Amino acid sequence: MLSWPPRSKQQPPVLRGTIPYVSNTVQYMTNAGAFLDRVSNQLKETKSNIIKFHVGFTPAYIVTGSPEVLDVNFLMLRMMEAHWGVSPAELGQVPAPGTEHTPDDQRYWHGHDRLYVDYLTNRKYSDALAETFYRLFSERLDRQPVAEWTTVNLFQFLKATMAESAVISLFGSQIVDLNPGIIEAYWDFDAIAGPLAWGLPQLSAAPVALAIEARLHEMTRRHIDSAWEHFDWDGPDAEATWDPHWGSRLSRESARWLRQGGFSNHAAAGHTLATLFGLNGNTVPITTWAMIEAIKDPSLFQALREEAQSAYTATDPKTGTKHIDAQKLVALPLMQSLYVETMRLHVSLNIARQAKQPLEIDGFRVRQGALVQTCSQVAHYDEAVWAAGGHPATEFWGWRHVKEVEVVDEGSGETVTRRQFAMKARPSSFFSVWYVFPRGGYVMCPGRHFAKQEILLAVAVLVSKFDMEFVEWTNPDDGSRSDRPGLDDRRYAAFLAMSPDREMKIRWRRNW
Ligand code: HEM
Repeated sequence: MLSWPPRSKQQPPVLRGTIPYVSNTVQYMTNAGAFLDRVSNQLKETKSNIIKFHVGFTPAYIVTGSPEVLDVNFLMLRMMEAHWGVSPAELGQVPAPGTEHTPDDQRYWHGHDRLYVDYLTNRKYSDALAETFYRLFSERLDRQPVAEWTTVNLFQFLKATMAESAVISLFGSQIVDLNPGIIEAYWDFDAIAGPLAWGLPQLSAAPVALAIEARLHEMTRRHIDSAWEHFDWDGPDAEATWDPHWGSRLSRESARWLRQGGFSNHAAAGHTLATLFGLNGNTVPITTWAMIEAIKDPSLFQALREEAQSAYTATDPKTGTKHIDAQKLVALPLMQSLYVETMRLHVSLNIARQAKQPLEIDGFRVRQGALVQTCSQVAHYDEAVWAAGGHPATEFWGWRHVKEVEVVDEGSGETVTRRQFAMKARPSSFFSVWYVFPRGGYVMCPGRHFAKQEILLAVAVLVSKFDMEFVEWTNPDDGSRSDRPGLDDRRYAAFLAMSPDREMKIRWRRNW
């Protein structure tokens, strides 16, 4: 943990590298997984909570803890330049009325934060998004034949169907109708989005990466232009929870906010592009890993099915549609345990902040302007914290966060054993590591309520509708048989949830 009273130490342990300034920067950019392994090992070796390295010539630190004097805006400003495509003129424009006295580096967030709080985190809108997602995803599953075994590539299937359902829920159906191939274009972008945000020379110079980003940006621009042209702001959909042009209220209000703030349609399209990354980059790989674990373990699959079925409420007699109570679902013990356990093992985030003033962390001096990061991977694999019931922290165990408790049954008055969700430890860093900042707002992921519903709704409907059997692991590039199971794709390490690096081929049969 951090200790704030100054100690005599001046410089923390430095991450070893063969060529000063070069080796660590290059590995950080090109192989963050291996980089993080070295960081973890050296933190353990030196028994330190902080380690220093350089990104180019900028000093950077990885810490464990929660300093409160770090600038949260710098990452978003970098995103605005790298992904939104905001021009220098837009970055230097006049503040909106009422925000004239806001410090320069903070004024873009006036109003922007509120959009997320009001239209994404807010229960009414996160529930609306989840409901639309569930309907669209179920419709896509219903295109699979009933009572017939077929073979599918699990990750490929979920990348296509979950992403399309989530994109239409958040941005409307027009974005997909206007842009054939947008979902594939998104996944191409997903693979390079993290490194591109850092704008490091090797990658930003790579024409392929830039072309991938430009293609997706063109598509989101087509959507923004069309929605502005066709949407009736005085019509009944202006405050609707969903419409085909903008989709959700969040997307509509973001467009309005950006236009009122003087941002171009190009920048607004970049904002959509960045949000697509937040929307799909974590939820789809996490759902895939959860399903991989369930398919590998038929007893877990069956237990999840039983829990999921308890959340189904009614069947529409006319359409046969089964309704599910999403709030009940996300509170079920095994479902929650599966969710936490999957996130614990596969989310790898380095949350980065910039020191606004000289800092003292764990007795070491950190200069103003340095990058300070904390990585979820180190915290989430800590044996002392997470190991339980003979299951080491490195292993998936679906029941890790479930305990059996004895309660008196209200009906019979008898003592019965019930399952209860009990987190093995505090998951410090799934949705953010550092919570409250000087600007007074939360920087915790505003999509977290929707994300949990989306992931668990997807798992619930999959285990309820289908019987599934593992066939084989394959190499995603050519479909050939893999000689090993899927592992975390370390190209995503430090940026978001890590995808499986192998495809799981399964047989499945839809039952309803
Ligand atoms: C398992 C799923 C998800 C995980 C692990 C996750 C993680 C995170 C984290 C760690 C941050 C904060 C980064 C920081 O502090 O600098 C963040 C921010 C954000 N996330 Fe998520 N997220 C998930 C799903 C979603 C979903 C479904 C959405 C829906 C649109 C979303 C939208 C956003 C947005 C808009 C931000 C930026 C917030 C800001 O500007 O303050 N996320 N996410």
